[in-house]
Amino acid sequence: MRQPVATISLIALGFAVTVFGIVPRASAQETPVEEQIVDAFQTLFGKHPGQRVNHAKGIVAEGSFKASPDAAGLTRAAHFQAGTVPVTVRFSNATGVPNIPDGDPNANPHGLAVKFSLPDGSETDIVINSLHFFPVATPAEFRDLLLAVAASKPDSPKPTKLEEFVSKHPAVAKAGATVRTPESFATEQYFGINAFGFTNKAGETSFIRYVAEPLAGVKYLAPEDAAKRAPDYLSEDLKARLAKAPVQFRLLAQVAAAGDPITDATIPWPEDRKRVELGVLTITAPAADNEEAAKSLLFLPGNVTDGVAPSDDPLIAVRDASYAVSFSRRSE
Ligand code: HEM
Repeated sequence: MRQPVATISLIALGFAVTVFGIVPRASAQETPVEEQIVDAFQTLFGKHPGQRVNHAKGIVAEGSFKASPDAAGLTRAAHFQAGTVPVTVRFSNATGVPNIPDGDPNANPHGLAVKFSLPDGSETDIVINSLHFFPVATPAEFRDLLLAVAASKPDSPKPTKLEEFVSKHPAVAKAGATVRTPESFATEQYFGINAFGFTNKAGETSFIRYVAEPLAGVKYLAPEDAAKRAPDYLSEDLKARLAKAPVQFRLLAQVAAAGDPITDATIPWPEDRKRVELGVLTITAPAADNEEAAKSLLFLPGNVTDGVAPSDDPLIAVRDASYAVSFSRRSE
């Protein structure tokens, strides 16, 4: 059965419907949009000291990335040249609720953040999730969506602020319909959503979006099965898998064709666009101390290296800024 639009849109962003409440403060327009967004997350999910304001629950693991021979044709970035580099990854549930049950529909979309350690001692990140595309195109719209959710309670007069927002932004419901509860973090597909420019040694630039495909295959749970799973089944499953064998993903670059929208994250590129294999991510062991590792890690989509550059998609810079605000608040 189809879910009502409002529910789909909540799931799209992983909003826990039980924690709505506080009306945004009147001076919200005066603060930078990245802070307004972080405030809105905390309004929705409550304040949880030491935790991320979104994707609070997760599991950190270690591994490596082996570049494929085709990657260097697209980009001169160090981690995409022949060879293997160490990585630290973090799988996560959506929402700022640190103990959200993994089978809760609001735990979708799930996240995969990857930090590559480069030969020169620097690091570069990829931060991707299971939504196939984003519900809104601009940071201001994202703020407004969060505020619309915050202002819409079960007993709010109809149409609610959220219903009004969704009726004017059709990508919200469409994006929400792309996520399902995975059988495992290792059987989920993760999408970069925002476009990045890749420049190769010849100076040729193409725009790409990352996709991570699980070697174990894409497998989801029926909603009734998801509801019956143990609250931490995803991290328990990952640890059990890693005790037996590595967990692997193929990292791909979907390459834009001329005319494909680069700056609008609500518009997926056609399925038949060329996909170049960048390499294989091999995850071997959970972090020795998950809490400590998660606390010190800051993954930033704009933390790129030579050969990769953020596109003009306006979400990227505000993502960077809001992740930094969240990091600073969780480090207090
Ligand atoms: C304007 C759009 C967005 C905003 C404002 C936003 C905001 C945030 C914030 C504040 C955090 C917490 C960061 C921290 O404390 O370290 C976060 C985490 C995360 N976000 Fe976003 N986000 C946006 C879009 C996206 C998109 C498009 C994706 C995926 C393609 C994504 C994937 C993730 C993931 C995977 C994490 C967890 C990272 C980790 O494990 O440390 N976000 N987001």
